[in-house]
Amino acid sequence: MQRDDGFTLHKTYLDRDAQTGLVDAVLSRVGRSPLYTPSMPRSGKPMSVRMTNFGPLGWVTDKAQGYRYQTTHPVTHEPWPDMPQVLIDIWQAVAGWEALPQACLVNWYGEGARLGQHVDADEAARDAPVVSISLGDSAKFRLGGPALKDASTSMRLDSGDVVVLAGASRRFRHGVDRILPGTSSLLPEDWRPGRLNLTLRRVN
Ligand SMILES: O=C(O)CCC(=O)C(=O)O
Ligand SMILES: [Fe+2]
Repeated sequence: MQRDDGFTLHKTYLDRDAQTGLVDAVLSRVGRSPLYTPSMPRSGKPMSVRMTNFGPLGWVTDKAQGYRYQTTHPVTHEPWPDMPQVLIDIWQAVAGWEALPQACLVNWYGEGARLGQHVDADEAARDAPVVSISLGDSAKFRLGGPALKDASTSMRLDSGDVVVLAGASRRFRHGVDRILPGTSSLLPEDWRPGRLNLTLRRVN
């Protein structure tokens, strides 16, 4: 589905084998660069989504310093693992943007986790598309417009789907209302129920 505002949903962009290969690449890196619990700026309220990153830069947040990109993991202080090549291949196939992604945010949604409506706005490269890959349990994704008052539409993101926020939609509000536990058998059993989302971004 491609909309004239630059939003594209590529249904089942990755077949089952490609998804399995990507999960292996992701989980081996998560072993070295563990998920941490981010907290909101100022309030310090913990987020329900757990996170890590791959690539030269990673998006992090905490009470003291708020939203930002940095080169190291906030807990281990190690550099982020390299970005799996398959993610760069996906970017080159769907982003329509010559410069390569610099950050892959890994979001882990366990049962009950959600991500409130927001605009991705921490990148100096504000026109470069955002590419987002879903693995594991399905999610209810909500896409609004640029303003709070704009109507929003809910859509289901399934394992293997790839979303591109380009053009005007790059600055649209969006979030994850909930995951649908038990809708996928892709992830290893100790990762179920759950959803992994990989968000590729150009930062500067
Ligand atoms: O998990 C998703 O599908 C969306 C993630 C997202 O919007 C973000 O990380 O900024
Ligand atoms: Fe986002």
